[in-house]
Amino acid sequence: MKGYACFNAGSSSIKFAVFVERGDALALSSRGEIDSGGHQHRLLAWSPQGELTEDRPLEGINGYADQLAAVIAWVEGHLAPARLAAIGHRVVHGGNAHAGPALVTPALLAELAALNPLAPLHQPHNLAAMQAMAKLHPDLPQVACFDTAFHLDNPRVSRLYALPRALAEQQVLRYGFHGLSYQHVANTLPALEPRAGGRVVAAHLGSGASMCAMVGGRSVASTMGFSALDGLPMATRCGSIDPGLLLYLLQDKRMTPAAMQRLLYQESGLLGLSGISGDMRELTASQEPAAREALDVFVYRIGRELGSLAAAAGGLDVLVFTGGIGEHAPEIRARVCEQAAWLGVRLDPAANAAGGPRLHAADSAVSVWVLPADEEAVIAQQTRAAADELKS
Ligand SMILES: Nc1ncnc2c1ncn2[C@@H]1O[C@H](COP(=O)(O)OP(=O)(O)O)[C@@H](O)[C@H]1O
Ligand SMILES: CC(=O)OP(=O)(O)O
Ligand SMILES: [Mg+2]
Repeated sequence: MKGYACFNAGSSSIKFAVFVERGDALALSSRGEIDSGGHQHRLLAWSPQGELTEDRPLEGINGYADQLAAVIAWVEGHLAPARLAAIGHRVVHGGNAHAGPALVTPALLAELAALNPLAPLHQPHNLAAMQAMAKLHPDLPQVACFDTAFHLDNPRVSRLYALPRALAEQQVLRYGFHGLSYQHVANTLPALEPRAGGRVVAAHLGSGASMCAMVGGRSVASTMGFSALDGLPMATRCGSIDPGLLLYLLQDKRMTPAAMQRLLYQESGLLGLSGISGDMRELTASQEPAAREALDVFVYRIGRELGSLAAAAGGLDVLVFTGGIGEHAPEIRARVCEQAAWLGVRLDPAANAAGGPRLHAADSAVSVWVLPADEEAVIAQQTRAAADELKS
């Protein structure tokens, strides 16, 4: 039986999953993550039914390479009776060259490393996982599955910045991210929602947060741009800000580029606004005025972007929430929907409190759903397809 290991290194977590081939289909065998909150790293794993099967403190973890080694050891110990056929990785930035998954080669690794500065919280980790697996299993195919691929055929007007044309020719364009998550929404929504092929806005609200407008199941616009800093405020990232502000910080405040990178990627967003935490669980539990204000800004920005994306899609038929916050924070969903009443959104409060998946009231003009994010399922599908193509 063929097994596929999937790695998803995000900004705040390493998630992983093992899928096995059952006839033509791929079945989840287990999924897990390294939880780095609290004082100690823990390795958590769940069965396909969602039962916790492992919750082990990890001793002596010093940095990302050690976390990765623990995940790899766990996956290798839990594959049987399946045999590893290929390994799939989420790669946040694929640049302009990759509209679909790609086999990992030394040349691809070099090409992707050149994009590290565009996604400093993600890309180096994604590449480290590929390099570690290549050392352990030099003969196994590895497949890079790109967040950017889903958005690559966005209309050109949506991709262009109003900068001198020469910069666009040097790949300074909007890319958009969280594409594996949006692909999963596009794959699963049609089974639930008759208007899935219409004008859909999906909000992936996790540590990194973005929104995507789709028409006919394809991305037409998204809130992230050249980098994963743009758009919504996130756990620790600022989201959209005035570029004039960056000039002011550089010139008048004499901020160094390294300090600015730290400010924008690691010290801003919900953490910067609240001064307490970037974690939504802590903020929704807090009565501190700064925590409440951080949530106010988060909800307000989602509402503004929803209007903008509905404009890009020509209207709104369906709104989807996904990602850690989208799935588990009913207060945020309710506030976003309240603010979107002008678009015809009406939430069913009981359904929202119960976690959906259908959230809209009977008289809502817009259908509203909550769907579990499953980037790993898309990685597994893309990895099997790319590995099969290699053999044929
Ligand atoms: N029960 C919950 N209530 C509110 N927020 C939650 C809950 N569970 C998880 N979250 C939030 O989800 C976010 C992490 O989302 P996730 O999609 O797992 O992150 P990543 O971007 O690292 O993949 C954190 O802000 C976390 O606080
Ligand atoms: C692109 C991005 O922000 O990813 P994540 O949400 O996993 O940090
Ligand atoms: Mg994520």
